[in-house]
Amino acid sequence: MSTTSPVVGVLAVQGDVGAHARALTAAGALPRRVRRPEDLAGLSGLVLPGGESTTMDTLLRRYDLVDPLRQLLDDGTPVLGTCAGMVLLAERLLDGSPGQRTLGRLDVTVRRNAFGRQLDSFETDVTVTGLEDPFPAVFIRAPWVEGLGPRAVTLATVGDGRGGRRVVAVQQGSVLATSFHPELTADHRVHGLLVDLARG
Ligand SMILES: NC(=O)CC[C@H](N)C(=O)O
Repeated sequence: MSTTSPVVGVLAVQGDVGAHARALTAAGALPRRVRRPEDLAGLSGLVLPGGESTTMDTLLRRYDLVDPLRQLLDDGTPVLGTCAGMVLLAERLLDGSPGQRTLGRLDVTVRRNAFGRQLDSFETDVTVTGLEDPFPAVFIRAPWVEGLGPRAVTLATVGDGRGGRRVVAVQQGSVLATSFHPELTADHRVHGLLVDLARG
């Protein structure tokens, strides 16, 4: 494992960019804001932040980022998608807006805004595979993973308020995705998982 700081991008078309950049710095990376395809050159990892996945879909197309992002994922560059970023990664989407598209590189079925009105936003401790202690997870109009294909594995689940449990963090090779916002707490261990992957 290298001891130098890997350069990790934060997709900066919309959403929580500054908080992710701070979390990446705290986790030992050098963050770089990504707005144009050329900003992706030489990245060791990338964060797709939360925000509004329909708006992000529109902006990615406007900025010609869809194919370069798919290429980066196909090349095996480590990526962390959070909340709307998880939606963007999904191969299959439920409750998307009409015409909404995704990058389609994570073998999961994601349901947008899945927790429902009464649970629009909440915070709870979740046990995440690979982290020793529970992680304080902030959910904001969050999606959940409704189904996983054989290439994806579950990293964390939470109760859905109706007696069931729902998948809220997954991994597929070097791709990580969380329903929650790990950048909104002072705990940077989820970003640390990405930075570890980015170090190779
Ligand atoms: N906090 C978020 O990223 C919300 C995601 C949003 N509900 C969407 O589907 O895009």
